[in-house]
Amino acid sequence: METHHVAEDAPSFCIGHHEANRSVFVTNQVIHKVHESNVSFVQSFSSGEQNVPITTQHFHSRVLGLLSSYLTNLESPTYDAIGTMATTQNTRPLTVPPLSKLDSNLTPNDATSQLVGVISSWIDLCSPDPLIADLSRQVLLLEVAYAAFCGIGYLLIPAPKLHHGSLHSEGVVYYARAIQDAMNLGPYIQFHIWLPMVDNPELEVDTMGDLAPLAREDFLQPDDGSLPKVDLFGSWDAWDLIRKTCKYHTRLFVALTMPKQLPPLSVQSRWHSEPVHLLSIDSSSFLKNQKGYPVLSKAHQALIAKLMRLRTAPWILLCNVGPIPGLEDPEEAENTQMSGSDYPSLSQTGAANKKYNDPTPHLSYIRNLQQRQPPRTPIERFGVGYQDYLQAPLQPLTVNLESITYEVFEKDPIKYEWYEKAITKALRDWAEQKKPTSHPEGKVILAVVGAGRGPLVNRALKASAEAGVEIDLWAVEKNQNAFVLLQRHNETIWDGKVTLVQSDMRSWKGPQVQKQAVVKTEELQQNVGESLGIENSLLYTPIEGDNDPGHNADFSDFKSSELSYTHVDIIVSELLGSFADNELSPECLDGVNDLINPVHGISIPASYSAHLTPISAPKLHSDIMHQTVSNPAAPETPYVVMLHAIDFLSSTDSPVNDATAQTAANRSSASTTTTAATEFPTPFVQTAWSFSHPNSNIPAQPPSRSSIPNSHNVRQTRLSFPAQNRGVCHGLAGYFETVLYGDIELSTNPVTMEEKSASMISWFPIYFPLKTPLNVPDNGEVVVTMYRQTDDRKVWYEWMVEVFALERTSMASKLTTPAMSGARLASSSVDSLKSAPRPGNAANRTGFRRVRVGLSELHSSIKEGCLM
Ligand SMILES: C[S@@+](CC[C@H](N)C(=O)[O-])C[C@H]1O[C@@H](n2cnc3c(N)ncnc32)[C@H](O)[C@@H]1O
Repeated sequence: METHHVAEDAPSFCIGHHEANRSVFVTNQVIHKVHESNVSFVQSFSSGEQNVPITTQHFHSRVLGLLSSYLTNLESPTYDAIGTMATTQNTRPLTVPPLSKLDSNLTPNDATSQLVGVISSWIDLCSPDPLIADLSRQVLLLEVAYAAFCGIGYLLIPAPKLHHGSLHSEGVVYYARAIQDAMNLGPYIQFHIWLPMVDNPELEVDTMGDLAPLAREDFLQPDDGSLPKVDLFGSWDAWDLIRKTCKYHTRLFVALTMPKQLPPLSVQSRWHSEPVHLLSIDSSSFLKNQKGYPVLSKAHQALIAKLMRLRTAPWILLCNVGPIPGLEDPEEAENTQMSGSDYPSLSQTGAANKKYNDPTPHLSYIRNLQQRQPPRTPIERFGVGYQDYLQAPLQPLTVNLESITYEVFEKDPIKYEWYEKAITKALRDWAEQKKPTSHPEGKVILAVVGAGRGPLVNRALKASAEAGVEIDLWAVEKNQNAFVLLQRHNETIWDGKVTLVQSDMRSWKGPQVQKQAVVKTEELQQNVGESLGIENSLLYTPIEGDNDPGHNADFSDFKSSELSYTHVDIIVSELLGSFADNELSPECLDGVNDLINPVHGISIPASYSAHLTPISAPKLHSDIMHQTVSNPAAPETPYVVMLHAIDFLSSTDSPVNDATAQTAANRSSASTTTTAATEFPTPFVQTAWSFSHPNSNIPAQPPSRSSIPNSHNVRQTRLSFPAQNRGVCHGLAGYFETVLYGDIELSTNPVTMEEKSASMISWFPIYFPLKTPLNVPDNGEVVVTMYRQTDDRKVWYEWMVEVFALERTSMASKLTTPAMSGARLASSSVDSLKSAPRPGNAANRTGFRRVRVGLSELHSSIKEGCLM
């Protein structure tokens, strides 16, 4: 495979060539010519006079002849006395003899591994006639076995035939069963099911020599006269059945055909979540620009751009775009060629047309498209290699993080900026509102709790300078290794201005100030009638090694009685996980709650919330299934993962049959692009729960206990998600939002992240898997029940998913599609939260009855719970 020069960090394209009527054998020389032509791989083709294997026209004729003489001597199938046609008489097998020399042109050579073999398209594995289905299965297995013997690495298998008279999709299961057998026969082959994006019966035409029309009438159902319709998710449905039958096999992929008219974005986004490893584009899918050059529409370009950014970008297969120069006619090889970068822009086209005679304009266009791919964004660059890669969440409370982990956080271009803004604003407000402080000299006491290597300490110092408000800065960190760096920074960067405390924040007793001064300040405070809330009873003598109060806090100068504890005015922390509270921010901040100035004290962040939505994530499901073999807890573990090849099952956009979306999605490259043409549907993400700090509702510690019980941090939620289109729920995607201060917020929620904290990279989403995926019907409803649980020693999550179908009753015809009414709500604002659909809403609507069609088990991450 070769790659071509592309803009730095832009995805590179691997392009192949498929010619239905190629008339040469694929040899080493042919492969060489192909590479000279800027093409990365070619395909063998199985039909046509001299085409390259897997099998030849001779084989095809032999099978047809065999079938024909067999059928001539066969009695019409009949029902037996019990009323079945599945009898020995009716299903007497016809055996295809092994391949002979004339049946295949494929010979193993050095070129074989670079070929993509194509299985005969004239077979019909889905035929309702068991004779045809079995004959097709035998042909498939003979071809796969020979391809495997020759060392072919990739096979393309024509799509299952979905329409047989009035029967629709009935035989896909036979097809799936045969693929399973084939995969066992070719253990080193990657199998690609060559599928259209939608099920369009008009495009499923039989050609001369196909086995499908030879199915015996007796096995077909009488035509009911109804016209078959386009089913937007019909092709995906067939794929879902095939890959499920093959147990999400890691060698089973999709080869997707891009039609001239792209389907709605909801269908495109579904395919984007599937393992599309080949993208075939027929010459008929190209438009012509004003100068007659083949080009793709904006919508096609947008879809290609998205697919090319997947962890495994698909290869592009150009179909029927004319021969490769020199391949069919060696003299053509001398013709002038244009490289991808020479491909003309619209304005250059006229001149170029005269100057060049481009023998491969489609290929040149695709190479040009490759050149025009935008470079990867900072997030994409940061996430290279992490897309759809499952990671166990961090446990910074129980495990000391490594320096490299902090270094990764610190690369975030947004998070620290936003914290600095929030601290600056809070300090300015404090000064403007003339709020009294907890410090004897009127400084604002600010503590960074969980300071790590100190980036928020830096920002707090900058914010103080920016706001012109003096602070007394404390930094608390329990990681003894990170603490060494804090000490070093205090000496070399912070000029000893920070008082460092090496302690778990939950056992920290608070900042200390000189008592002498306290008295003065108390007097000062009395003038404005405010209390500092300093308790003299908390006077403290520091124990050596207990903490590091910084070099300008030299206790030897004071008697212990001269220092006294005071409150923190602003407590700054960053203890958030991908699902907000999963790294135990609530429990840690509860531990410092009493240290916060009870009148004016604030916490940055002020609050945070967990958000979720059901998703289809076949790759993640497959990975977890394979991990389960060695780790039974794998399907009950929440994972941190940069979600990419996923599809949101519940979205806030229009239904798939929205004609406007479809028109916009198929604009030619000459038209202006619209959001609808390039963006996938917006997910419907809902809020599970929230936490805020300081928390005035923490129960008092019972005298019999050494710590407060944690039951106030338990949460539960039950959320209903309307699902517009059928699909499979593999699990839940989780996000968070946090209000740092005022209107300064961070978000990983895909609905609000652009507006609140675009380009933030510190957090990937969280994924809660389902052990067994659940099928969701069209206009269905997914209901999620989730808990945050605790036993006072650890915290874990429990989740369960139910799927409902909405069944029409007699009243229903007068009503609109029920699921859509809820789907238009956004999730971020409090207002939308109040009006978000509650479970049962759709069911309660007159005219519809909710029928439960799927139920997951109750999953629990207790074994992987976070220790408090
Ligand atoms: C996610 S890191 C953030 C570090 C740093 N503030 C930053 O933004 O880069 C959380 C830090 O909090 C510390 N931490 C977690 N729980 C703590 C606790 N109970 N007491 C003190 N430090 C804690 C961890 O060791 C870690 O350094």
